[in-house]
Amino acid sequence: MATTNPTAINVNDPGLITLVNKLQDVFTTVGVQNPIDLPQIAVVGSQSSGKSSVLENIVGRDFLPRGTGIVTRRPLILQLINRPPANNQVNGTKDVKTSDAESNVDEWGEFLHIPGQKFFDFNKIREEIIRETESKTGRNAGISPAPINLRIYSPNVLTLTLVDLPGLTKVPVGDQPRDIERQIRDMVLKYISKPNAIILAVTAANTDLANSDGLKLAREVDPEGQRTIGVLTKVDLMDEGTDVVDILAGRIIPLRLGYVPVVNRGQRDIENKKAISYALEHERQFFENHKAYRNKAAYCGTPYLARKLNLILMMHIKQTLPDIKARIQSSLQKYTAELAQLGDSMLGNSSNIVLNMITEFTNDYRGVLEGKNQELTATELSGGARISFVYHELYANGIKAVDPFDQVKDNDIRTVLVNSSGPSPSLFVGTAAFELIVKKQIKRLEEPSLKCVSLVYDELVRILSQLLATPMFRRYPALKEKFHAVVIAFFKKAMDPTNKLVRDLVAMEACYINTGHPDFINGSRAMAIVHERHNANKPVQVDPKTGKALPPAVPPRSQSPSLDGNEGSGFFGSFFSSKNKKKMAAMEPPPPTLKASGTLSEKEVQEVEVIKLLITSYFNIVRRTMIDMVPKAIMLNLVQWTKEEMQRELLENMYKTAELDDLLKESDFTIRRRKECQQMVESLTRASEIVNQVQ
Ligand SMILES: Nc1nc2c(ncn2[C@@H]2O[C@H](COP(=O)(O)OP(=O)(O)OP(=O)(O)O)[C@@H](O)[C@H]2O)c(=O)[nH]1
Repeated sequence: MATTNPTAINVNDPGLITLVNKLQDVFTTVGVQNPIDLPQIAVVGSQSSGKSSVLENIVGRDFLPRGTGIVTRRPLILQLINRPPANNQVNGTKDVKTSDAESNVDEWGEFLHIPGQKFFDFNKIREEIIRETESKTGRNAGISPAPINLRIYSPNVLTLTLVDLPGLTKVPVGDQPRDIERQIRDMVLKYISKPNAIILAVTAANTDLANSDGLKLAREVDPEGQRTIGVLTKVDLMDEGTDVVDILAGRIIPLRLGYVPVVNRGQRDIENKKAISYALEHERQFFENHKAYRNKAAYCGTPYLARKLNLILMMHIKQTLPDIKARIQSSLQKYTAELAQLGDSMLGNSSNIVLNMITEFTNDYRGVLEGKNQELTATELSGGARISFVYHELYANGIKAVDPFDQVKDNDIRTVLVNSSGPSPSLFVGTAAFELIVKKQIKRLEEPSLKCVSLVYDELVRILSQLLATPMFRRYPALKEKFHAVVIAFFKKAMDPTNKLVRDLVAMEACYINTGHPDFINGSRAMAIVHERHNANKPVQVDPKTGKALPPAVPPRSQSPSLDGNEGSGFFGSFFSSKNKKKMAAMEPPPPTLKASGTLSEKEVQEVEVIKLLITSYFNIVRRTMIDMVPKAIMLNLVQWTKEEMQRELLENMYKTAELDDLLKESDFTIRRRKECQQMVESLTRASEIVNQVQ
């Protein structure tokens, strides 16, 4: 038979459906989700419209649970597989005739949840369906979307895959959940909305077609009626003189695939245990003898429906086959690649693996820092580029944001000036005051500089985590942990000399103020600028960025102070203000803290401005130096150092033979995933062989 010959399945052969069933087989046994969505025929309709009866007639056997109320409570995926009688083929003996009630060696069912067990007794199949339904839904009328998979092998069926779904209901009965209607609807929709599902919409002919729940739901997902077949049951129960001829002709609700009228056994036939063979015969006679259907009897009844379904399914598969092939191929590629990435379970000796991983890690670390990493993305900066960002954006701006004058006010400068001149009033601007202030401000640069070191450290840790996120490290979690611990310890070790160097850089700047720096605006030049401004009666504005004097933009802030030492002016002016007159008279000792206050004299104003000009100019030089030098220090003692010494450090700390085997224990994930991938590759390879049989 063509269906059993593996080398030649033609698209015009019903073997195509066998092929789909084989594919389904391949994937269901794998136990992982099926990557290929195969076409199925889903049966929908209101409760008691006759869905189960239609299915049983198609199968030709009684095997579905019957009763009142909602009987189908879980989806039943029914695979019918046409299989020639074994004794006919093997022994050439005559077919053993059996009645419906008896078991037949050539007809049996198998449940996916009880693999390997053949059910020859169809009553037992019914019992198992009931038992399995109740195991998920309980005895009450609850429903469950978990499907039951049943396969029926028989010489008397056409190869088809059908899904029996719970009947659409409106009113909950007994202790059914209140939202039973929605639950069933959702479940049914799940099956019929797939674009490759064929919808068998069952409607009792003695009810109004326009009110058919099955058709209504089918129309929601297939508004054009492209993949819906109408089945009209209970044609025998129609009122005398009425028939379904208008429906069949597509004059009521047209469907591209048309309608098939059927006659199933009535309730009484079932109770009287009338055989299905009797029902099919009864159905045939009904259509052949009915005056409305007589001339189209060939297009009526269950056998015609089965053939039509088979044909539709076949056409459907034929259409979707190229897509199925492509999907199998791409899944196969995906899983093969993943399998390769997971590696063999038996790799070379452990010291080689660790050695290779150390070398690879070191190269990658270097690569990331140097921007040579292959997996560079265009979406974000990585490795070295991020460190560069830390230097040139974060650090540079952090340093620029340190403003000496947010802490040093004019009055403070004045105090220092007075102090540094000692007990005798100063004659000219004291460099001592300038140095004192500028040194203090330079020390403030230590904090952002050390912060820069720690930001770069964070970046290195980030790179480390990226490098440890590879499948190779996922495979060996102990090795990954060890790498992590060794590298972090290494980074931390490198932090001490780095921090020290950076601290020293700041200390160097604070230690010696090089007033001979070529970029420094020297004292006489500063004084000249200030004098010039003051002569023009304008205060000097200093550009905080360049330290250069700016043309004045605002009117003078302070009035020119008087020089005659009036009360309230001069350095001690405010202290000896009126409220302190008593103290003045008493000549009490000065208070514990004494600050400069009061209005500044012209000379003082100029002195303060000169000092500020000098501070700004010098501080800018130092800032530039730090922005230049601190990254170099960090590169030297942290980045470059770890880059160059990484391999040695790793070898020293990891390459200990005693530990190697423990480090190379594969993760459970790797072991499990490898198995899954192997199964998938196996199944997909089989699937690919199966679909490739189709010319
Ligand atoms: N006379 C007659 N009775 C039918 C026909 N089809 C179904 N019935 C009867 O209608 C009743 C319901 O049929 P089922 O096949 O159980 O209906 P169902 O849609 O599967 O029901 P649920 O699974 O509960 O939704 C049964 O008593 C059948 O005997 C038919 O074509 N003619």
